[in-house]
Amino acid sequence: MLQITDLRKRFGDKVALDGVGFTVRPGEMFGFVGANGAGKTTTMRIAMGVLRADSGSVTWQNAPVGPGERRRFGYMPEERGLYQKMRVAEQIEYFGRLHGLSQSRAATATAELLERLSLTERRGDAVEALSLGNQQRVQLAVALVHDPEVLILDEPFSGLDPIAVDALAGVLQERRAGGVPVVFSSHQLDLVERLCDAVGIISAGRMVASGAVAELRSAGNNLLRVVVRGAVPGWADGLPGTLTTEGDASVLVTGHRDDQEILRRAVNAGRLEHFGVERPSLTEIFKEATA
Ligand SMILES: Nc1ncnc2c1ncn2[C@@H]1O[C@H](COP(=O)(O)OP(=O)(O)OP(=O)(O)O)[C@@H](O)[C@H]1O
Repeated sequence: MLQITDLRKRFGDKVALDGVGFTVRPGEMFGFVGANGAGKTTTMRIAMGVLRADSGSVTWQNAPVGPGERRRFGYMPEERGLYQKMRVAEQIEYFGRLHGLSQSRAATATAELLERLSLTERRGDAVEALSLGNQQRVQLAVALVHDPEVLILDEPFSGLDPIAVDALAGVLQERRAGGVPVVFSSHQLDLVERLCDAVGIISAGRMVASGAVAELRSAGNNLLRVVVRGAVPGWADGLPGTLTTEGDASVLVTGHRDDQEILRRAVNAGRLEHFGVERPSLTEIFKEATA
């Protein structure tokens, strides 16, 4: 189990982390979410030894994580770390060798990853000639080439098209199925909800919620969702919640208790298409936890 406990970190007067902790079990995919500047990258850098915490600990299999353990971790840093002029296959092999693989194992692992990530045809191209999405695939291959015991990925999905998202997600799911704990940060909450077993929500350097996605959803306040087509303008004036427009439908999502009044108003406003209580989405839980 990867265990991060009570991390604290200041940069001058700025408190970046104020007691951050979470655990990720083997075979668990953990989504680390939070607003810009909340402390995700700082936490991951500390876990990978790129930064030192002022206090707190990072353990793997109950032992403190040091340089030896980190060599067996796979890491995708926020700043990305590829040599732009180096060719794709050469680069992945190089990082494999850095992590202690023999030349032949590095070559075999590289060929497999190139195939798996649909990069075989680009194997001889310089990284700088690749699109952002393909560079990100190479970055993932670099993080995976030594068959890591733990994966820590800083925004691996940012800027990717849906096909590339699926390709990366598929590879991460395979590693998870092989018993690897996977931690990744993301602002794409729908993706986190879809992929992750557990999430941690960080706000201003503190964990404000964490746990299994299903548990967080069932612990949250249920919301009433009302969809009215062709609704007269202003039909929901004065009602709490959020009102959005989807095509010609007006959608109200509210935690308001007086559902009879809302029902009356919705029926009078237009064609009532949906009226039901739903569990909050991860986005709604996030908004509430970080408000
Ligand atoms: N080297 C540094 N020097 C000074 N302040 C820093 C440094 N690194 C991070 N910080 C500050 O620490 C806080 C946490 O930053 P961090 O990069 O960890 O956030 P984040 O959650 O990863 O944000 P984002 O979603 O924007 O990537 C921010 O206020 C940031 O400005």
